[in-house]
Amino acid sequence: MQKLTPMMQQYLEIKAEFPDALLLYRMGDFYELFLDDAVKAAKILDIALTSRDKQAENPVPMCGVPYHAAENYIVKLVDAGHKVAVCDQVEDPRQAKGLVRREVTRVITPGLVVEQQNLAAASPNYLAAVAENSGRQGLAYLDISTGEFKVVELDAESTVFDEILRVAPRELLVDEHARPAWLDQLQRRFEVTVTFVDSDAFDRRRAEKRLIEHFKVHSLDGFGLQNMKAGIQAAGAILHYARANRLGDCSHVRSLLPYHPHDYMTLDEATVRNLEIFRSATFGNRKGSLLDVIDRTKTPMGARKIQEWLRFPLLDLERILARQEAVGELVERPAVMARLADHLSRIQDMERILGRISVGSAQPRDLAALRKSLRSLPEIRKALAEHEGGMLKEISADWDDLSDLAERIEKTLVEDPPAAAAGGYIRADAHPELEQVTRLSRDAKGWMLNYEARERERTGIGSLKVRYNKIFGYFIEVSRANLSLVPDHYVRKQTLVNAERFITDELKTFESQVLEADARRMELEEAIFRELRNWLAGQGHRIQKMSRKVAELDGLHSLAETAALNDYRRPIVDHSGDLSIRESRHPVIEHFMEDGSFVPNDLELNQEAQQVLIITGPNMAGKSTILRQCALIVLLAQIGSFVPAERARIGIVDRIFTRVGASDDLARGRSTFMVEMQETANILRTATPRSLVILDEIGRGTSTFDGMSLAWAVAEHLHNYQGVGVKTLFATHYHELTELAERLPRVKNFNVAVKEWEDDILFFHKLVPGGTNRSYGIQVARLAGIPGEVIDRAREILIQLEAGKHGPPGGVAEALTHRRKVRAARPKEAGFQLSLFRPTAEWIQEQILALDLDRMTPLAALQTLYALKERLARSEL
Ligand SMILES: Nc1ncnc2c1ncn2[C@@H]1O[C@H](COP(=O)(O)OP(=O)(O)OP(=O)(O)O)[C@@H](O)[C@H]1O
Repeated sequence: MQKLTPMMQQYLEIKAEFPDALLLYRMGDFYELFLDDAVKAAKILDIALTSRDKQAENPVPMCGVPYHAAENYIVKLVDAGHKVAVCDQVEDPRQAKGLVRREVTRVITPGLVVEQQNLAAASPNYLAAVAENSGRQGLAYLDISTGEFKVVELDAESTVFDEILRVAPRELLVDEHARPAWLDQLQRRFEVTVTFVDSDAFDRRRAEKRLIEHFKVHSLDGFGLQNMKAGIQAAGAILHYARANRLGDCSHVRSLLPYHPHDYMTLDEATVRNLEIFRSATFGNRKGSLLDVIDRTKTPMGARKIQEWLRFPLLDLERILARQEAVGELVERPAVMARLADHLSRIQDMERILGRISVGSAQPRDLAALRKSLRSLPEIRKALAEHEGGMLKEISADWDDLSDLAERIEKTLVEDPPAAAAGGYIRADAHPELEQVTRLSRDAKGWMLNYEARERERTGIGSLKVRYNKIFGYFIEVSRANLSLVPDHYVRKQTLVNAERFITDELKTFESQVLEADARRMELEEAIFRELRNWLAGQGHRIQKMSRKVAELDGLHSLAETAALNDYRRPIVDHSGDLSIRESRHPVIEHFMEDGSFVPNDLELNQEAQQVLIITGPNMAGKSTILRQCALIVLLAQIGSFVPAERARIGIVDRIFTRVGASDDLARGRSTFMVEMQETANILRTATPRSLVILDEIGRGTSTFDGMSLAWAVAEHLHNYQGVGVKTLFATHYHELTELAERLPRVKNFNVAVKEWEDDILFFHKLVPGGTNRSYGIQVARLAGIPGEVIDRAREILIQLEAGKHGPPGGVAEALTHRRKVRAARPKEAGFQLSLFRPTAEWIQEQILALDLDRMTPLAALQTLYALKERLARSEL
């Protein structure tokens, strides 16, 4: 320690307090990092790693970033999963005796960011914590950027795991002495920073006390937190962590909202993924997802609200109807909708600006954005005045224009403020002294021009310039050619290649006046700004209330706009166990198709007669589409949205389960079939009679007979489930499953219609009653571009297999004989398989007349007509 400079000693002392953070240490205009921190940061930030005291035996690695651009670098470090502690100079270096005092002023962790650059505007940024108490699992989560703070208690580890996946926090706090068994699995599922926290932070009594103090209440009962011991522990740990990381008093965190898992539809991770609610498998991002279709919000608050609604679909009929009603009112008033759209789109992220105001990091531009947003509030109030009832009325009740806030910002801040470091963001007339010093600064320019003109005239040097830079302050620059004309009282300061720089006494006197005025101006501006920010923080509850109203309104508006643009209808939602949809479309796929070319379908499910639908049909017919479309419509209905259907009646569903497609999960050590079976097991264990189960081709990950037997048993189980059964849509290529309809009363067969023609198949995408017994896999493979010889060979093998199955049992020899017989029977010129007979012209005309062109996509209709016409021409030959 002896050899260390006082500065390094100070650094190490501060660093010791934050061993797990990268410490940014302010020195002059830079934040410096030293030692290991420097090595790590230089790599992440791609900046030069240098060293301090290069001559020393062990030079100290260091790197630095300019303080005015620090936020951008902090974003990168936090995004790389690091905690960053910012250590500032807390006294004026000019007044410091000896070493400047420094302190950590804020710590930024992935779950505790409030700066805009770190946050995805449309998503929440949660810091979560889990705790356990007498078998109960508590999960609390806080979005410090908005002040949203929630808590839930669950009774099993597996459900807390699912709830964490639903909430998708950016950072999770875990008691360092109570590491949950599922932690590794969780980290493999999604990107979350896990932070181990001292057990003391989770101590129940201290956690309760901390919450009581923070909310300034006598007890937590008023929040409805009675008996939520584990939940209180988790919430208390979050507050502890926020405080330990110097997040100020967080006055915008005003309440802790408990909820019950049974208040919302359960959506497990597989279902969220399979239904492509937030991201599509095709694009790997939001494009092509349900969210992308229905999120027409204009503000970041609204965008987060829609996401929340999708993550937590409702089970409460009244709340669903309230949202529906508001959506309906807006749909009926397009003019109001247009006005709202206009005013909403001028509103910026008030909620997060308030977050930054409350933790003291809001900048002048934040307040200017707030002012701009506030100007829309009276306009929105006027647009809403036309609404009589429901949620819109609720939103407009006790509406606050916040005009006193707008006015005060207006009077204080210039219209378009520059970045804070530059100064000049406070209106000069906001304060008498400021006006005075600003005039002095402003006059400096005039003085300089004046002085320049005077000196040019006096010296006869026409190109003489008066300039300013940070190192020398004000100086006179004279080009080399004119040096002979420079008067004696000019003092030489610097020699350049083509010029020399001088100062004069007059210039220096002027400079010190200007600098003083500038320093005073900055000081005054900062003080006035801080006062405004603190005053706004004191009005935080009002800003927060209005932000939340705007978020709800924007969410409802978005649903209404989606409904109006895409021709959605209001579904009847009730407590019946029925699901009846007419002329329904897939909300996402219809967007990727030409207008009107998506074929609508009807679907009926109920508890009494038609509970398990076995849906067969060729590949590519549209089975998966119907399944997902049905689930998405239920989901939309339960967030209060209108739905893509002519008519719909939807009995509230408590969970949607899906088992769709085949994907393996090698990273997590699970094969395709294992994933399939685990997801199926989850359904069979946790479905209730009020659930909706979507099964797309289960059993296909293993051998045919094993798969078929499993599929059969699963369908039977769901039909007989708890004596009443579960509503299930089951798409399969195991045609044998259609026999179930003969054995079980509430199983019905449906298929997606196609027409076969010659060797081709035409898709109608229409769901019709009855089963099928063919998959047309080989034809679809040909459409997909499998080479002709492989297709021919596949056909031969198919015949061989069919012969083996239906003809004489046994070996290859018999099968080959059978194939030869089939080949011999085939007319030479005809197509294969489907063309064993030669159709007459009458037969073809009959086919054309039988076509229901209205119900076909234009492409399918054209293809069919074209094929028939060809055929007709040939048969007439
Ligand atoms: N109702 C419809 N209207 C128009 N096109 C549709 C319709 N349904 C499906 N399609 C089109 O058909 C394609 C295939 O649909 P889907 O994947 O649902 O078929 P599938 O029967 O499940 O096939 P497979 O058995 O091969 O999985 C879709 O990508 C879509 O382009």
